[in-house]
Amino acid sequence: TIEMQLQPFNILLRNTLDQLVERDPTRIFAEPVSVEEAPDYFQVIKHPMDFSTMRSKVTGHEYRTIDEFEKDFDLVIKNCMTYNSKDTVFYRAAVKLRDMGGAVIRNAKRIVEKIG
Ligand SMILES: CC(=O)c1c[nH]c2ccccc12
Repeated sequence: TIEMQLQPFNILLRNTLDQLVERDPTRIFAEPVSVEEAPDYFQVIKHPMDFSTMRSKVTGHEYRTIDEFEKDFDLVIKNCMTYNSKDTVFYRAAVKLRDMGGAVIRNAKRIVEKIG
């Protein structure tokens, strides 16, 4: 059934997400930014995204392609580099995660192409 084919893909996405989460040891990107932490956050950031939301979307089969998954990862990074100024720990963590996470996603794409 189509469900069977989707299952291995979802396991790959979950594993890829686990690798991205490992590269955020201070868990800056683990949960949604709350309005208590940053009262103006939702005036600045129109499409919030975080790793817990991505995990729910994987579980809910909301990613049909790895590009859709990568788009949310890019959103996590872009939001952080938009809201936080360059000289902050948060901004620098986003730059680091972008560079390290990029390799994780490129590898996942190679595997998806292989399974195909
Ligand atoms: C990822 C990110 O931008 C943040 C993660 N935690 C925060 C707390 C206040 C403002 C921003 C953030």
